[in-house]
Amino acid sequence: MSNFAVEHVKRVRSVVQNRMAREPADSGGGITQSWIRCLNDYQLDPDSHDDPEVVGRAELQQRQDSLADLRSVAEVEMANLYQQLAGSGYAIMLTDRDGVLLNFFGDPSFTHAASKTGLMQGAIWSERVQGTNGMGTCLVERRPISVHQEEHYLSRNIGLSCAAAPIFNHSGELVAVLDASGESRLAQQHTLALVSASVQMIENRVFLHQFRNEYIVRFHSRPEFVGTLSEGAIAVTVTGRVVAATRRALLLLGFHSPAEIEGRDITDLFNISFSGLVDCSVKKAFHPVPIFEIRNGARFFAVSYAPAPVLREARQPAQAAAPAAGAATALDLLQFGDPPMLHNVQIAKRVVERNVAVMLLGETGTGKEMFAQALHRSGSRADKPFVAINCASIPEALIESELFGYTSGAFTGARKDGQCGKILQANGGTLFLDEIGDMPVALQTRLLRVLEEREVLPLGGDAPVKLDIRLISATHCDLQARIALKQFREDLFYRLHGVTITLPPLRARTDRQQLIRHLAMQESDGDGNVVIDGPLLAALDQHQWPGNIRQLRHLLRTMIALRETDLLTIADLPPEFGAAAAAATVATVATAATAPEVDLNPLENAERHALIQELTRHSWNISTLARQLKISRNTLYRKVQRLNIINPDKAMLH
Ligand SMILES: Nc1ncnc2c1ncn2[C@@H]1O[C@H](COP(=O)(O)OP(=O)(O)OP(=O)(O)O)[C@@H](O)[C@H]1O
Repeated sequence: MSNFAVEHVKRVRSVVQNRMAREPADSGGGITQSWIRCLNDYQLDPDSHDDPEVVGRAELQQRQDSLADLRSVAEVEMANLYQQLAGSGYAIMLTDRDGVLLNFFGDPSFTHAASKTGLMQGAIWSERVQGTNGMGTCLVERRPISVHQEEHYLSRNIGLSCAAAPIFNHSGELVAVLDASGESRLAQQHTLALVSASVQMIENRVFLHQFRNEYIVRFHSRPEFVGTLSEGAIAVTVTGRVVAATRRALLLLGFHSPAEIEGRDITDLFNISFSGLVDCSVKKAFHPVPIFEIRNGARFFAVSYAPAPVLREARQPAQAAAPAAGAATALDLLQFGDPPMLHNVQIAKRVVERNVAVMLLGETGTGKEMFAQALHRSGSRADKPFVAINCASIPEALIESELFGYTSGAFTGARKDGQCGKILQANGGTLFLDEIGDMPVALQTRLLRVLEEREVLPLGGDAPVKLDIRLISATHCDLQARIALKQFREDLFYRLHGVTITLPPLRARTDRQQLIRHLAMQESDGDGNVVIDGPLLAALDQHQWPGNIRQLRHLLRTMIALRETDLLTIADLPPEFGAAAAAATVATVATAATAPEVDLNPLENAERHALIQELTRHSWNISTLARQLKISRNTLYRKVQRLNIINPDKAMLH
């Protein structure tokens, strides 16, 4: 036995024998109790050199199969975690509830040493077999725990540092453990936080997958946190009865066990009917709506997502409109596991070959045009034209000729040989009408006629041309509100809304980190050498992204172009990013007309509200508004600062 091992064994025995004597240098408590269990209950020899216990191949397979759903979600997160810890010699592992190691994701520098210790698939890492260790002790303690080097019970494990966190299912049962182990001598707090965040992500995603056939209500006390790791999620039947809730949901609502919430009606929890919440969510394009919790009156912001019927049908063997193999790729590349995006892609795949008008909704930069292009490229029209027209950017007087074209001499100034309109340019292919909400009403009437008759008559022409187009339109404005104001034709609205797909804002996407890596890869021309380190990834992940994916892409492009080495870190962020991040958070709150971040009295709040409205009306031009209000620019600036008003555009990094 080496001196190290002799010392270790002595220490274990002495600590256990004098229970209350010196505590070992453990970081989170629980280590002494674990040593006591190992020596007294399991009667383990701290210097045991028995071979690690490993289950047979058939048993491993059966254990893996029984956690198939969880493992498929966990594998993505394990890969993420591994990348976050890359280079620090860690392996990422998943065990089942008995401590059997199901998945192993190893750093090459560590894999060999790891297998000698027994860190390999099939090995049993319960406390009873391996003594005090991250995975086994976590299973007993049912909480995140780190076990650092000499805190291990068996002397053969004292080279290891482990950080492990338990994974619970929605019924509160501990079903697995996620662990990062390595031979690092560094403290484990940071690793433990990363492992715990990954577990939270796994639990949330398993929940969303498991209850994909129910409505999901996602909520938080702050609107910008809906869709993030810290949100609560409740699965609800179509009649508004709670089927299950995440751990975070229980915590946010002050329940202690799933049984306290399951079976309740949503109206027992919040001051809104379920159908009311569903309607509001759709109307507000899935922006969180303010609601109050019944028991304590706490305010939350919530969104309700409808179940994904397509996913249900996708499991049927013969699919009517299965997209071609290559077709799936363009759409599939738009998402990396975010449930609403996955749902969107599934819907899109279903209509690829069907001539159904598609309406894309979503904030600016969420990828509406990209989605339209992917849809086009995925079908049999892929080699035909994709013609995009932005109805907001063409002068009103030109839209008609742009869209419908004209014949020679149709009007003064017309080109001699006439012009083929965009609609006809798209013939055989796809026409993408962006910002359709900005189309003048007269033209809407003409467009409607074209869509109904499926033929176009260019200006000045006498023979209509037969039309065969796939129509995709997009808008970020509330078309229902425009209909109410008679600014949008209701019949056209229904023509365009064959299928409506709502693209989530980037801040609500749960696959942000994968998307960030994907964009970084694209922006470095597929050069896999560019790596984003953990802290930078976390900073980008937590940013509010008012400009959505467009803003993210531009930021990465800049950072990659200016990089000094291939490892991108926080230091590569442009200086304005920090300020912008803070501003964006406040701006989101401000523009949502929710409470400002500073303490204001009701009068000041009213002044703030009025000022935001005026500033928006004047496109945030301080000089113009100051003139209008007959006060100096300085006075206006001071007001803006005192009332904590932030121009949302200033938070964007275009
Ligand atoms: N899923 C995605 N994967 C990779 N890049 C994306 C994705 N979605 C959008 N982008 C990128 O984000 C940027 C903005 O996308 P796009 O123009 O499609 O957004 P949009 O919603 O149509 O914006 P707007 O409403 O302002 O017209 C583009 O650079 C696009 O490449």
